[in-house]
Amino acid sequence: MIDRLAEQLMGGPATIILADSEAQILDRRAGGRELSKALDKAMVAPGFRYAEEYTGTNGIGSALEERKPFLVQGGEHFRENLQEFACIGSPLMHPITGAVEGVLDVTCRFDDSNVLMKPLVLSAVREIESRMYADASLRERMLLEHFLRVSRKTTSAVVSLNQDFIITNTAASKLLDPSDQALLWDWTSRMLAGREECTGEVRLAQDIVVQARASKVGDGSQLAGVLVEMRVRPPGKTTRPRAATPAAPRRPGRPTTPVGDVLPGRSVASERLRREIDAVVESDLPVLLCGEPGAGKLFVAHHLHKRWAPAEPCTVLDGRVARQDPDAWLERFTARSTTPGTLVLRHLDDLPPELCPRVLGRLESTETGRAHLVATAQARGAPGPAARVLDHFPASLVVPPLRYRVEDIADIAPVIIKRRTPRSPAPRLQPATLQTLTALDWPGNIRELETVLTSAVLRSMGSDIAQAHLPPEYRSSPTRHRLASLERAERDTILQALADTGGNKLAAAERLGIARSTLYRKLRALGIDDNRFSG
Ligand SMILES: Nc1ncnc2c1ncn2[C@@H]1O[C@H](COP(=O)(O)OP(=O)(O)OP(=O)(O)O)[C@@H](O)[C@H]1O
Repeated sequence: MIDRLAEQLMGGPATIILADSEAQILDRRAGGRELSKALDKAMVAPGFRYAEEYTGTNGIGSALEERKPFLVQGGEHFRENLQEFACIGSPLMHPITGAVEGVLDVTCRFDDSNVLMKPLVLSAVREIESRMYADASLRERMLLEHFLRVSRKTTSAVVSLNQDFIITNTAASKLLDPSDQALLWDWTSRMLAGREECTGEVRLAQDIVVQARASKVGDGSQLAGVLVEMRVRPPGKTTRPRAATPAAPRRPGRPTTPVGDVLPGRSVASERLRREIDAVVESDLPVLLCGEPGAGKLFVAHHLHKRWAPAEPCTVLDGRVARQDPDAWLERFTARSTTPGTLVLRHLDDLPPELCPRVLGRLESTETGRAHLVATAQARGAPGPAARVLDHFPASLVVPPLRYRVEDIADIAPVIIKRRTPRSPAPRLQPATLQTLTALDWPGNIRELETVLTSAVLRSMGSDIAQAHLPPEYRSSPTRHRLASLERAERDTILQALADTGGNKLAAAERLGIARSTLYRKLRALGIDDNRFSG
């Protein structure tokens, strides 16, 4: 299309300019030699940015800002060196999502401008947008059609989304923050596994709780995405008890409560953990925190300390280093357990076996007991000397792995980023970056996330963190290299049902509430080798 327009203008007094959604010029075509030289001199050339905030009124930046065609002639340009030109820019809108994808602009010398410039640009933009619609994938069109059908009939907030794009009606756009696309996608992925529809409550980034009904959109053989209808929960109405602790900071980069005073995380798993922590704080019992390496056990231990005795000292003794000098370790343990404050026995499952009976003896002694006691371990573990020590901790909490609560990344990442940039305004994660991070498995849990974000903060040099700032191995688009998370959740649910029924497909289909033929179709679609299973 651009080629054709350039051909029409070839040899004439006008040039055609294509810019991206950030007002950066990508291409400039046609126009005579003299005009090209003048434009080069004025730096109206590929690579230069014409955002209104930097360049003032101009055809490209102002069209983007206003989201409509914008004509700027001669002295109307803010920058003096542009005043010899006339230009008209029109935004190129994605015909499905409504997002501005770029700007098409026609520029000429002010003396050469004429009334035909506007219709020329508008008809070219119309044609480009209709090509964009034709090129939009079947998935996108299915989502759009479904979205239009539903939003015509309801006053609710309606959003149609998949991992790559999102369409909202006005009511939904008022509720949603950019980070909510990843959150909603993840929520629907979990809730819709093995089902066509679900309802539930979702806490959005702006700390608004909505009652949501989600359904899959697709044509049976391929999933296009999901459609979610939302209504703000009326005040005072709740279907799930809220955590007694204050709400976690919801908006990336804009915590509403001081960092560290609350346990960040909007997932159901984190909400459950906060409730369990409330009970432990209340009971005052020695507590064992279990979980995978890097899941955040020590972080939770510090949180417990802040809840119990913030004015007293918190001491961490690591069972892994006890081997170096067992007597000194035991001495510190005895001294700290008999004074007020919190004593955290980290990696207690790694305590040297020979030290276990002595530690147990001290734990059982009546002299200890002044300090609040917390231990961390991967699990209660196999019988052995360390297991007996762990048994001394009657309360236990499991800190869930990050892969079971990836939506928490929207809350945890700002805490980590702020820690890395204490003296400057903390950069935010761009929505696409958040989406990429929430699609990963995180075998190293929050510690791994911390390493990735630390390197991204350095690369971004103060600007918001884009996908390109992530280490290369974390940048890959989830849709290209991995099963979409909805499909992954569906796959896990099906495999679990097959495992529970000893591989019997008929029984698994019954358990999932779907027809056996549907199960066969899903097994094929999800790439599960159905010969492994009987029935
Ligand atoms: N909820 C959280 N918000 C922000 N940072 C966190 C959170 N949880 C953990 N971290 C950070 O992640 C890193 C790993 O957490 P932590 O040391 O608590 O893990 P752990 O489960 O005790 O690990 P390990 O058992 O391997 O020692 C730490 O730097 C910690 O500060």
